[in-house]
Amino acid sequence: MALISVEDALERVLSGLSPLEVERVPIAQAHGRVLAEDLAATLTQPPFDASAMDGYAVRAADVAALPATLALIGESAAGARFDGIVGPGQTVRIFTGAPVPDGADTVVIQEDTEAFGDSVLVKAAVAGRHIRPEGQDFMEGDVLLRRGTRFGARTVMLAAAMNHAELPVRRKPRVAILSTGDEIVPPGSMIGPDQIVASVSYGIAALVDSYGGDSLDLGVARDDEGALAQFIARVADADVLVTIGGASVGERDLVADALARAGLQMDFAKVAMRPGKPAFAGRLGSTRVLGLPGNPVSAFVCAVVFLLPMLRGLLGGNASVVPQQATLASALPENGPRQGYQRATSSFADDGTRHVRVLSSQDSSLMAALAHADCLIVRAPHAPAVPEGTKVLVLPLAG
Ligand SMILES: Nc1nc2c(c(=O)[nH]1)N[C@H]1C(S)=C(S)[C@@H](COP(=O)(O)OP(=O)(O)OC[C@H]3O[C@@H](n4cnc5c(N)ncnc54)[C@H](O)[C@@H]3O)O[C@H]1N2
Ligand code: MOO
Repeated sequence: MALISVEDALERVLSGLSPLEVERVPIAQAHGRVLAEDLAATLTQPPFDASAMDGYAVRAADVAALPATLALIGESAAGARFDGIVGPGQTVRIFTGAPVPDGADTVVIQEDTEAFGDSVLVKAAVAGRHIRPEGQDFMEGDVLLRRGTRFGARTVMLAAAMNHAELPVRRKPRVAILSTGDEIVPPGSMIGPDQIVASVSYGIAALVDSYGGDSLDLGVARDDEGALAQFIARVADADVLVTIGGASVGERDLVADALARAGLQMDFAKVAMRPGKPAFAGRLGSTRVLGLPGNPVSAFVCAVVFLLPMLRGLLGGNASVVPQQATLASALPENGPRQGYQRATSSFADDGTRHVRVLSSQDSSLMAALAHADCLIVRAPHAPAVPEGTKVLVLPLAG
Protein backbone atom coordinates (compact mmCIF):
# COMPACT_ATOMS: atom_id res chain seq x y z
CA MET A 1 0.00 0.00 0.00
CA ALA A 2 1.37 3.45 -0.92
CA LEU A 3 2.36 5.49 2.11
CA ILE A 4 0.64 8.81 2.68
CA SER A 5 2.87 11.90 3.16
CA VAL A 6 3.14 13.47 6.61
CA GLU A 7 1.59 16.64 5.22
CA ASP A 8 -1.48 14.80 3.89
CA ALA A 9 -1.76 12.72 7.05
CA LEU A 10 -1.72 15.85 9.18
CA GLU A 11 -4.34 17.49 7.00
CA ARG A 12 -6.64 14.49 7.51
CA VAL A 13 -5.99 14.41 11.24
CA LEU A 14 -6.94 18.07 11.54
CA SER A 15 -9.84 18.16 9.09
CA GLY A 16 -13.14 18.97 10.80
CA LEU A 17 -11.45 19.38 14.16
CA SER A 18 -13.12 22.21 16.06
CA PRO A 19 -12.22 23.80 19.38
CA LEU A 20 -13.84 22.33 22.49
CA GLU A 21 -16.40 24.25 24.51
CA VAL A 22 -15.52 27.19 26.73
CA GLU A 23 -15.65 26.91 30.52
CA ARG A 24 -14.76 29.35 33.29
CA VAL A 25 -12.19 28.41 35.91
CA PRO A 26 -11.01 30.25 39.04
CA ILE A 27 -7.69 31.94 38.42
CA ALA A 28 -6.02 29.65 40.96
CA GLN A 29 -6.77 26.75 38.62
CA ALA A 30 -5.82 28.48 35.38
CA HIS A 31 -2.22 27.31 35.18
CA GLY A 32 -1.81 25.06 32.14
CA ARG A 33 -5.24 25.95 30.74
CA VAL A 34 -5.75 27.60 27.36
CA LEU A 35 -7.44 30.97 27.11
CA ALA A 36 -10.56 30.86 24.94
CA GLU A 37 -11.04 34.60 24.34
CA ASP A 38 -8.85 37.67 24.06
CA LEU A 39 -8.50 39.10 27.56
CA ALA A 40 -8.59 42.83 28.32
CA ALA A 41 -7.46 44.56 31.50
CA THR A 42 -10.40 45.69 33.64
CA LEU A 43 -8.29 48.34 35.35
CA THR A 44 -5.27 50.56 34.86
CA GLN A 45 -2.02 49.50 36.50
CA PRO A 46 -0.62 51.19 38.46
CA PRO A 47 -4.01 52.78 39.16
CA PHE A 48 -2.35 56.06 40.27
CA ASP A 49 1.09 57.69 40.13
CA ALA A 50 2.93 55.58 42.70
CA SER A 51 6.18 55.98 44.54
CA ALA A 52 8.89 53.46 43.57
CA MET A 53 10.85 54.08 46.78
CA ASP A 54 10.56 54.83 50.48
CA GLY A 55 11.32 58.53 50.99
CA TYR A 56 9.70 61.94 50.65
CA ALA A 57 7.33 63.34 48.03
CA VAL A 58 8.47 66.82 47.05
CA ARG A 59 8.02 69.52 44.41
CA ALA A 60 10.99 69.49 42.03
CA ALA A 61 11.17 73.29 42.16
CA ASP A 62 11.78 73.10 45.93
CA VAL A 63 14.82 70.87 45.54
CA ALA A 64 16.39 72.59 42.52
CA ALA A 65 18.91 74.18 44.92
CA LEU A 66 20.39 71.83 47.52
CA PRO A 67 20.47 71.29 50.38
CA ALA A 68 16.85 72.29 50.96
CA THR A 69 14.76 72.18 54.13
CA LEU A 70 11.08 71.29 53.75
CA ALA A 71 8.14 71.17 56.15
CA LEU A 72 6.75 67.67 56.77
CA ILE A 73 2.95 67.83 56.51
CA GLY A 74 1.84 64.19 56.44
CA GLU A 75 2.31 60.63 55.23
CA SER A 76 1.23 58.55 52.20
CA ALA A 77 1.34 54.79 52.63
CA ALA A 78 0.30 51.96 50.29
CA GLY A 79 -3.43 51.63 50.95
CA ALA A 80 -3.69 54.94 52.87
CA ARG A 81 -3.02 57.95 50.68
CA PHE A 82 -2.34 61.53 51.80
CA ASP A 83 -5.42 63.51 50.83
CA GLY A 84 -4.01 67.03 50.93
CA ILE A 85 -1.83 68.94 48.51
CA VAL A 86 1.92 69.37 48.81
CA GLY A 87 2.45 73.11 48.64
CA PRO A 88 5.66 75.10 48.09
CA GLY A 89 8.26 74.28 50.75
CA GLN A 90 6.33 71.23 51.92
CA THR A 91 6.93 67.48 51.79
CA VAL A 92 5.07 64.24 52.61
CA ARG A 93 6.61 61.07 53.95
CA ILE A 94 5.93 58.35 51.32
CA PHE A 95 6.40 54.61 51.08
CA THR A 96 6.97 52.29 48.14
CA GLY A 97 3.75 51.71 46.22
CA ALA A 98 1.91 54.62 47.87
CA PRO A 99 0.04 57.23 45.79
CA VAL A 100 2.09 60.35 45.09
CA PRO A 101 0.10 63.25 46.61
CA ASP A 102 -1.18 66.10 44.49
CA GLY A 103 1.34 68.89 44.14
CA ALA A 104 4.37 66.59 44.36
CA ASP A 105 6.22 65.50 41.23
CA THR A 106 9.38 63.91 42.62
CA VAL A 107 10.30 61.35 45.26
CA VAL A 108 13.56 61.74 47.17
CA ILE A 109 14.84 58.46 48.65
CA GLN A 110 15.17 58.57 52.40
CA GLU A 111 18.92 57.82 52.22
CA ASP A 112 19.34 61.32 50.69
CA THR A 113 17.52 63.08 53.55
CA GLU A 114 17.71 63.79 57.24
CA ALA A 115 14.54 64.29 59.27
CA PHE A 116 14.40 66.59 62.31
CA GLY A 117 10.92 66.52 63.86
CA ASP A 118 8.67 68.32 61.39
CA SER A 119 11.39 69.34 58.97
CA VAL A 120 13.27 67.33 56.40
CA LEU A 121 16.68 68.22 55.03
CA VAL A 122 17.03 67.11 51.39
CA LYS A 123 20.66 66.61 50.40
CA ALA A 124 20.30 65.15 46.90
CA ALA A 125 17.39 64.91 44.43
CA VAL A 126 16.64 64.44 40.75
CA ALA A 127 13.50 66.14 39.39
CA GLY A 128 10.78 63.62 38.46
CA ARG A 129 12.58 60.54 39.85
CA HIS A 130 11.13 57.48 41.58
CA ILE A 131 7.55 57.87 40.38
CA ARG A 132 5.77 55.13 38.48
CA PRO A 133 3.20 56.92 36.35
CA GLU A 134 -0.41 55.75 36.35
CA GLY A 135 -0.87 53.14 33.58
CA GLN A 136 2.85 52.50 33.13
CA ASP A 137 2.21 48.74 33.21
CA PHE A 138 -1.10 48.69 31.32
CA MET A 139 -4.32 50.64 30.76
CA GLU A 140 -7.91 49.56 31.35
CA GLY A 141 -9.14 47.96 28.11
CA ASP A 142 -5.69 46.90 26.88
CA VAL A 143 -5.86 43.39 25.40
CA LEU A 144 -2.81 41.81 26.97
CA LEU A 145 -3.50 38.09 26.55
CA ARG A 146 -4.67 36.52 23.30
CA ARG A 147 -6.95 33.53 22.84
CA GLY A 148 -4.89 30.39 22.50
CA THR A 149 -2.43 31.45 25.21
CA ARG A 150 -1.59 28.55 27.51
CA PHE A 151 -1.33 29.96 31.02
CA GLY A 152 2.05 29.74 32.68
CA ALA A 153 3.22 31.36 35.88
CA ARG A 154 3.79 34.81 34.39
CA THR A 155 0.57 34.98 32.40
CA VAL A 156 -1.48 33.80 35.42
CA MET A 157 0.12 36.62 37.41
CA LEU A 158 -0.74 39.10 34.68
CA ALA A 159 -4.37 37.91 34.41
CA ALA A 160 -4.77 38.30 38.17
CA ALA A 161 -3.30 41.82 37.99
CA MET A 162 -5.85 42.57 35.25
CA ASN A 163 -8.43 41.82 37.97
CA HIS A 164 -9.85 38.59 36.58
CA ALA A 165 -11.01 36.15 39.25
CA GLU A 166 -12.22 33.64 36.66
CA LEU A 167 -10.95 32.95 33.20
CA PRO A 168 -12.64 31.61 30.05
CA VAL A 169 -10.68 28.54 28.97
CA ARG A 170 -11.26 25.61 26.64
CA ARG A 171 -12.36 22.39 28.21
CA LYS A 172 -9.33 20.11 28.51
CA PRO A 173 -9.21 17.55 25.71
CA ARG A 174 -9.73 14.11 27.24
CA VAL A 175 -7.12 11.77 25.84
CA ALA A 176 -7.50 8.07 26.61
CA ILE A 177 -4.30 6.08 26.20
CA LEU A 178 -4.37 2.35 25.58
CA SER A 179 -1.21 0.24 25.61
CA THR A 180 -1.38 -3.10 23.88
CA GLY A 181 0.72 -6.22 23.87
CA ASP A 182 1.04 -9.50 25.76
CA GLU A 183 4.60 -8.59 26.80
CA ILE A 184 3.77 -5.22 28.38
CA VAL A 185 3.77 -4.93 32.20
CA PRO A 186 3.57 -1.82 34.43
CA PRO A 187 6.76 -0.20 35.75
CA GLY A 188 7.83 -1.67 39.08
CA SER A 189 6.54 -5.16 38.27
CA MET A 190 8.50 -8.34 38.88
CA ILE A 191 9.60 -8.61 35.27
CA GLY A 192 9.13 -12.11 33.89
CA PRO A 193 11.07 -13.56 31.00
CA ASP A 194 10.31 -11.79 27.70
CA GLN A 195 8.32 -9.06 29.39
CA ILE A 196 8.77 -5.36 28.56
CA VAL A 197 7.98 -2.45 30.86
CA ALA A 198 5.21 -0.12 29.68
CA SER A 199 6.94 3.20 29.12
CA VAL A 200 5.29 4.86 26.16
CA SER A 201 1.95 5.52 27.86
CA TYR A 202 3.69 7.50 30.60
CA GLY A 203 5.54 9.65 28.08
CA ILE A 204 2.41 10.30 26.03
CA ALA A 205 0.36 11.09 29.16
CA ALA A 206 3.01 13.59 30.29
CA LEU A 207 3.05 15.18 26.85
CA VAL A 208 -0.76 15.45 26.80
CA ASP A 209 -0.97 16.92 30.29
CA SER A 210 1.82 19.39 29.69
CA TYR A 211 0.05 20.64 26.55
CA GLY A 212 -3.18 21.32 28.39
CA GLY A 213 -4.95 18.00 27.91
CA ASP A 214 -6.34 15.55 30.42
CA SER A 215 -4.78 12.13 29.98
CA LEU A 216 -6.42 8.91 31.10
CA ASP A 217 -4.30 5.77 31.06
CA LEU A 218 -6.63 2.86 30.28
CA GLY A 219 -3.96 0.26 30.98
CA VAL A 220 -2.72 -2.59 28.84
CA ALA A 221 -4.87 -4.71 26.52
CA ARG A 222 -3.68 -8.19 25.64
CA ASP A 223 -3.12 -9.09 21.97
CA ASP A 224 -6.60 -10.48 21.57
CA GLU A 225 -9.52 -8.87 19.82
CA GLY A 226 -11.95 -9.54 22.67
CA ALA A 227 -9.70 -7.75 25.18
CA LEU A 228 -9.14 -4.87 22.78
CA ALA A 229 -12.89 -4.57 22.11
CA GLN A 230 -13.61 -4.31 25.84
CA PHE A 231 -11.17 -1.45 26.25
CA ILE A 232 -12.36 0.30 23.09
CA ALA A 233 -15.94 0.22 24.37
CA ARG A 234 -14.84 2.38 27.33
CA VAL A 235 -13.59 5.38 25.36
CA ALA A 236 -16.82 6.93 24.12
CA ASP A 237 -16.42 10.13 26.11
CA ALA A 238 -12.79 10.66 25.17
CA ASP A 239 -12.00 13.34 22.62
CA VAL A 240 -8.99 11.35 21.48
CA LEU A 241 -8.05 7.70 21.86
CA VAL A 242 -4.34 7.00 21.50
CA THR A 243 -3.39 3.38 21.05
CA ILE A 244 0.17 2.18 21.44
CA GLY A 245 1.60 -0.81 19.61
CA GLY A 246 0.09 -3.52 17.49
CA ALA A 247 0.06 -1.16 14.50
CA SER A 248 2.39 -3.05 12.20
CA VAL A 249 1.84 -6.04 9.92
CA GLY A 250 2.30 -9.08 12.19
CA GLU A 251 -0.52 -11.49 13.08
CA ARG A 252 -0.55 -10.00 16.56
CA ASP A 253 -0.98 -6.46 15.27
CA LEU A 254 -4.71 -6.42 15.89
CA VAL A 255 -5.42 -2.92 17.03
CA ALA A 256 -6.70 -1.43 13.76
CA ASP A 257 -8.85 -4.54 13.14
CA ALA A 258 -10.42 -4.32 16.58
CA LEU A 259 -11.11 -0.62 16.05
CA ALA A 260 -12.55 -1.32 12.60
CA ARG A 261 -14.98 -3.81 14.16
CA ALA A 262 -16.01 -1.11 16.63
CA GLY A 263 -16.79 1.19 13.70
CA LEU A 264 -13.55 3.11 13.09
CA GLN A 265 -13.58 5.26 9.98
CA MET A 266 -9.95 5.22 8.93
CA ASP A 267 -8.37 8.53 7.85
CA PHE A 268 -5.06 6.94 6.94
CA ALA A 269 -2.87 3.97 7.75
CA LYS A 270 0.90 4.06 7.27
CA VAL A 271 2.77 7.28 6.77
CA ALA A 272 5.93 8.05 4.82
CA MET A 273 7.88 9.00 7.91
CA ARG A 274 10.79 7.52 9.78
CA PRO A 275 10.30 6.64 12.51
CA GLY A 276 6.53 6.18 12.66
CA LYS A 277 5.58 4.37 9.47
CA PRO A 278 2.83 2.15 10.97
CA ALA A 279 0.90 5.12 12.46
CA PHE A 280 -2.79 5.34 11.63
CA ALA A 281 -5.65 7.68 12.42
CA GLY A 282 -9.42 7.67 12.19
CA ARG A 283 -12.70 8.48 13.91
CA LEU A 284 -14.81 6.38 16.20
CA GLY A 285 -18.06 8.28 16.67
CA SER A 286 -16.98 11.65 18.06
CA THR A 287 -13.66 10.27 19.28
CA ARG A 288 -10.55 10.85 17.20
CA VAL A 289 -8.26 7.86 17.16
CA LEU A 290 -4.50 7.99 16.73
CA GLY A 291 -2.71 4.67 16.44
CA LEU A 292 0.93 4.93 17.46
CA PRO A 293 3.55 2.31 16.66
CA GLY A 294 4.86 0.39 19.67
CA ASN A 295 8.50 1.34 19.25
CA PRO A 296 8.88 4.07 21.88
CA VAL A 297 10.68 6.62 19.73
CA SER A 298 8.30 6.05 16.82
CA ALA A 299 5.36 6.56 19.17
CA PHE A 300 6.78 9.73 20.68
CA VAL A 301 7.69 11.25 17.32
CA CYS A 302 4.19 10.51 15.98
CA ALA A 303 2.71 12.12 19.09
CA VAL A 304 4.79 15.25 18.49
CA VAL A 305 3.86 15.34 14.79
CA PHE A 306 0.14 14.43 15.02
CA LEU A 307 -1.14 14.49 18.59
CA LEU A 308 0.17 17.90 19.60
CA PRO A 309 -1.41 19.64 16.58
CA MET A 310 -4.69 17.83 17.41
CA LEU A 311 -4.51 19.10 20.98
CA ARG A 312 -3.76 22.61 19.79
CA GLY A 313 -6.73 22.45 17.42
CA LEU A 314 -9.06 21.21 20.18
CA LEU A 315 -7.79 23.97 22.45
CA GLY A 316 -8.56 26.66 19.88
CA GLY A 317 -4.97 27.52 19.05
CA ASN A 318 -3.07 27.48 15.81
CA ALA A 319 -2.64 23.79 15.08
CA SER A 320 0.26 24.03 12.67
CA VAL A 321 3.79 23.71 13.97
CA VAL A 322 6.41 25.78 12.24
CA PRO A 323 9.81 24.08 12.35
CA GLN A 324 12.74 26.30 13.29
CA GLN A 325 15.94 26.89 11.37
CA ALA A 326 19.20 25.46 12.66
CA THR A 327 22.74 24.88 11.37
CA LEU A 328 24.19 21.39 11.14
CA ALA A 329 27.13 20.76 13.46
CA SER A 330 27.72 17.41 11.73
CA ALA A 331 27.21 16.13 8.19
CA LEU A 332 24.10 14.12 7.29
CA PRO A 333 23.89 11.29 4.78
CA GLU A 334 21.25 11.13 2.05
CA ASN A 335 17.77 10.59 3.50
CA GLY A 336 15.66 7.60 2.50
CA PRO A 337 12.20 7.73 0.92
CA ARG A 338 10.38 8.63 4.16
CA GLN A 339 10.35 12.03 5.87
CA GLY A 340 12.98 11.79 8.61
CA TYR A 341 12.74 12.93 12.21
CA GLN A 342 16.26 12.49 13.51
CA ARG A 343 17.11 12.88 17.17
CA ALA A 344 19.72 15.58 17.73
CA THR A 345 21.25 17.77 20.41
CA SER A 346 21.66 21.55 20.16
CA SER A 347 24.19 24.13 21.17
CA PHE A 348 23.67 27.85 20.77
CA ALA A 349 26.12 30.37 19.31
CA ASP A 350 26.53 33.81 20.88
CA ASP A 351 24.11 35.26 18.30
CA GLY A 352 21.49 32.69 19.36
CA THR A 353 21.87 30.46 16.27
CA ARG A 354 21.00 26.85 17.02
CA HIS A 355 23.64 24.29 15.96
CA VAL A 356 22.45 20.71 15.86
CA ARG A 357 24.35 17.45 16.01
CA VAL A 358 22.54 14.30 15.03
CA LEU A 359 22.82 11.40 17.49
CA SER A 360 24.84 8.49 16.17
CA SER A 361 22.16 5.84 16.65
CA GLN A 362 18.70 6.52 15.31
CA ASP A 363 17.07 3.19 16.14
CA SER A 364 13.42 3.74 17.04
CA SER A 365 13.66 1.73 20.26
CA LEU A 366 16.25 3.97 21.98
CA MET A 367 14.59 5.85 24.84
CA ALA A 368 17.84 6.98 26.49
CA ALA A 369 18.90 8.70 23.26
CA LEU A 370 15.45 10.28 22.90
CA ALA A 371 15.63 11.65 26.43
CA HIS A 372 19.12 13.02 25.72
CA ALA A 373 18.02 14.72 22.48
CA ASP A 374 16.46 18.17 22.52
CA CYS A 375 15.18 18.41 18.96
CA LEU A 376 14.27 16.46 15.86
CA ILE A 377 15.94 17.32 12.57
CA VAL A 378 13.22 17.15 9.92
CA ARG A 379 14.46 15.76 6.61
CA ALA A 380 12.43 15.67 3.42
CA PRO A 381 12.06 12.35 1.60
CA HIS A 382 15.17 11.72 -0.54
CA ALA A 383 16.98 14.81 0.82
CA PRO A 384 20.58 14.67 -0.45
CA ALA A 385 23.64 14.22 1.76
CA VAL A 386 24.63 17.57 3.27
CA PRO A 387 27.83 18.83 4.94
CA GLU A 388 28.29 20.44 8.34
CA GLY A 389 27.16 24.08 8.22
CA THR A 390 24.05 23.39 6.12
CA LYS A 391 20.80 24.99 7.27
CA VAL A 392 18.15 22.46 8.32
CA LEU A 393 14.73 22.55 9.94
CA VAL A 394 14.17 21.25 13.46
CA LEU A 395 11.27 20.61 15.79
CA PRO A 396 12.37 21.46 19.34
CA LEU A 397 11.38 18.77 21.85
CA ALA A 398 9.78 20.04 25.03
CA GLY A 399 9.33 17.81 28.06
N1 LIG B 1 7.56 -6.94 8.54
C1 LIG B 1 7.48 -5.72 9.07
N2 LIG B 1 7.75 -5.56 10.35
C2 LIG B 1 7.70 -4.34 10.90
C3 LIG B 1 7.37 -3.24 10.08
C4 LIG B 1 7.05 -3.45 8.72
O1 LIG B 1 6.72 -2.51 7.98
N3 LIG B 1 7.10 -4.71 8.27
N4 LIG B 1 7.36 -1.99 10.65
C5 LIG B 1 8.27 -1.81 11.75
C6 LIG B 1 8.11 -0.53 12.33
S1 LIG B 1 8.59 0.80 11.37
C7 LIG B 1 7.69 -0.35 13.61
S2 LIG B 1 7.70 1.23 14.30
C8 LIG B 1 7.25 -1.44 14.44
C9 LIG B 1 5.97 -1.06 15.16
O2 LIG B 1 5.21 -2.13 15.39
P1 LIG B 1 3.89 -2.19 16.25
O3 LIG B 1 3.20 -0.88 16.27
O4 LIG B 1 3.12 -3.34 15.80
O5 LIG B 1 4.44 -2.35 17.72
P2 LIG B 1 4.62 -3.67 18.56
O6 LIG B 1 5.04 -4.78 17.67
O7 LIG B 1 3.42 -3.84 19.38
O8 LIG B 1 5.83 -3.23 19.45
C10 LIG B 1 7.08 -2.83 18.93
C11 LIG B 1 8.08 -2.70 20.07
O9 LIG B 1 7.66 -1.72 20.97
C12 LIG B 1 7.51 -2.26 22.29
N5 LIG B 1 6.33 -1.65 22.94
C13 LIG B 1 5.07 -1.77 22.55
N6 LIG B 1 4.25 -1.10 23.38
C14 LIG B 1 5.04 -0.54 24.30
C15 LIG B 1 4.80 0.28 25.44
N7 LIG B 1 3.55 0.67 25.77
N8 LIG B 1 5.85 0.68 26.18
C16 LIG B 1 7.11 0.29 25.85
N9 LIG B 1 7.40 -0.48 24.78
C17 LIG B 1 6.39 -0.90 24.03
C18 LIG B 1 7.28 -3.72 22.05
O10 LIG B 1 7.60 -4.49 23.16
C19 LIG B 1 8.20 -3.98 20.87
O11 LIG B 1 9.52 -4.11 21.32
O12 LIG B 1 7.08 -2.60 13.67
C20 LIG B 1 8.17 -2.90 12.81
N10 LIG B 1 7.96 -4.16 12.22
O1 MOO C 1 8.48 3.65 12.95
MO1 MOO C 1 9.38 2.38 12.70
O2 MOO C 1 9.13 3.65 13.19
O3 MOO C 1 10.39 3.22 11.36
O4 MOO C 1 10.72 1.86 13.77
